[in-house]
Amino acid sequence: MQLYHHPCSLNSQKVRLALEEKGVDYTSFHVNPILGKNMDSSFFRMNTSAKLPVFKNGSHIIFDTIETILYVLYLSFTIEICIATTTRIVFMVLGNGFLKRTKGVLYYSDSSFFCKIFVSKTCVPIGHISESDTHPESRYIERIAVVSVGNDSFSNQEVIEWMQKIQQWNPKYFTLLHIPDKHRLYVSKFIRKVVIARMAESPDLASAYHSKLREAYETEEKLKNADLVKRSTESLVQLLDEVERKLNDTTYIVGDEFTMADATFVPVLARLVLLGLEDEYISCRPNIADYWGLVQQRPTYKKVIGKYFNGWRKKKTLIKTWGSLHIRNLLKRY
Ligand SMILES: N[C@@H](CCC(=O)N[C@@H](CS)C(=O)NCC(=O)O)C(=O)O
Repeated sequence: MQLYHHPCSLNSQKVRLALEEKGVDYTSFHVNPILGKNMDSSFFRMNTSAKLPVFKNGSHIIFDTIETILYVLYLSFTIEICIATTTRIVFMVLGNGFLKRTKGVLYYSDSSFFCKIFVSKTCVPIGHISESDTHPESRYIERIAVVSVGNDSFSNQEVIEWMQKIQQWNPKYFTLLHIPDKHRLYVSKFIRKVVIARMAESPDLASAYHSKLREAYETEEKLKNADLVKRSTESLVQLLDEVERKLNDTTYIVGDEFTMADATFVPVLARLVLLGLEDEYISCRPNIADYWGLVQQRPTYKKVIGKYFNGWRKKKTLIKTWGSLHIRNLLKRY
């Protein structure tokens, strides 16, 4: 499985948090949208919206953030395995883990356990494995049955409703509005040049590249529309207030366990901090402020976001991207 993403992309952070929380193994490919790497024809041909993230499992490609997270939930579930040894039958109920198929052989793994499960069929839908899927030649696996689908089971409607509610807030205009005009216009101009250069290289993709050019001009126009910008801020405030009220009764958004609703929400808070808006939006909401302190302790947060944006690392990440952008611009390497 491959994930095309970037640490700066808020939607990428959501999907990566989900993958890391669920311990799903994947190959990571960085595609830096600030350098216009999402316009490279190799990526653009697969995804003409050029948006991140893109999740690929064989021929199955998912472009939508929520759909990807639901798919991640589908991949992680609890299985019950009965292993027969020569002396005794060991009965195990394994926690959230991950099933991976390689050439018809199914592997189960989580951080503490790894085993090979032989299956007879070439394609057993993950989540629907039954005893009959055990390979007759398997000497070790006596019985395999799916016990449940994840801890915060993907049928948990409340989690899904929160994910959708959080996803409704589009960070694009809000973020651009908080970047100084000079920097924003510099990046925007650079991206337009990248699109034109890629269009010349791949004329068969010209109409899709044209759409991206149009989108870039429209974005600049929309940023002049005070009403749109105001609405984006209002919907953020509404979302934060709603989460603040919810956290009166629970540690995390849905109950006392970290769920995919949290994986969707944490990057929103990280974005506010990155933009230097912590006091205005987080610190003034006591429940969210505590929650923010708590989620930053999670190893998955540190891996996906903290590693790039905590303290001095934020400067390092931004200088690296900004430096590459300047060099490419100076050398006219679009
Ligand atoms: N359809 C995607 C949209 C994701 C999205 O807007 N991604 C942003 C980054 S967070 C992006 O890639 N922007 C680059 C561009 O529009 O060219 C979803 O809802 O999951």
